[in-house]
Amino acid sequence: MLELYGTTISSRLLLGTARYPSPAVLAEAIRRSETRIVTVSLRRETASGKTGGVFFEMIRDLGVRVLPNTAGCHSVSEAVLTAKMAREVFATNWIKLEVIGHHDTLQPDVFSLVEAARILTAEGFEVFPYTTDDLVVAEKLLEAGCKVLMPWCAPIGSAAGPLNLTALRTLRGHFPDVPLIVDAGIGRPSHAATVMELGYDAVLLNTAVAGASDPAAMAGAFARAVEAGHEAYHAGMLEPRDMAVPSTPVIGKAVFA
Ligand SMILES: CC(=O)[C@@H](O)[C@H](O)COP(=O)(O)O
Repeated sequence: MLELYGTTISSRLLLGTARYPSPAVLAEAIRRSETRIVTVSLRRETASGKTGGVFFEMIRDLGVRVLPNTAGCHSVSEAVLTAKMAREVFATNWIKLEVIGHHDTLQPDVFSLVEAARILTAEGFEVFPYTTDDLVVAEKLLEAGCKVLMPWCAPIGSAAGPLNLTALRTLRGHFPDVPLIVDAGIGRPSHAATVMELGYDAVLLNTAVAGASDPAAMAGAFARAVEAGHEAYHAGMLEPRDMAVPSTPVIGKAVFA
């Protein structure tokens, strides 16, 4: 079981809720993913006006936990204000903290991220920081009070999959007891399985499901991939080797009568 800020969660797949063709498709994708946590952007959803209330009701009816996010925020003050509004709207101290620093890559501004994380944890928030795969930044976020880290594996929406397995492995190695969730850039179930095979605790994804031809079916595929990667990690995988090793041991010589 996954434990996040003292809460036990039965699924290791977290799902974004943006860019689905319709609310009905989103609802079916959530069901098929078996996720227990969806992330919701307060700014984007309420910006759509009339549909905001209906959208939030639907999420509530599905019985999943909401992890509000600060998507679209570009400064510490914007992110902190958005987090406080989200706490009011969703009645949760959980916040997925995003402070975007770069227009083209949507790369987090890690300096502002650490500052915002420090402010929010001091105010009682339980912060899930969307960060890069940088080890030193990860250390600063932990010092700031974060108890979960969410490194990207590639830019948001790129579907590029894990671009730097070494960096992800390094984070896992340095923080064996911190829940690590890969957030952003996953494009295929095999990408999700790959990061889970590194020992990651969970993945959060949006575009790969929302943008699929059949989002609900893709959500189901991701659910199985995440579980497969997790089980494989704990089952003890073989290290690749250069030389062949016969898979069928041969004893003596065959005797032909
Ligand atoms: C939905 C969310 O909160 C993001 O962090 C992000 O959009 C996820 O990235 P992908 O869309 O690349 O999966």
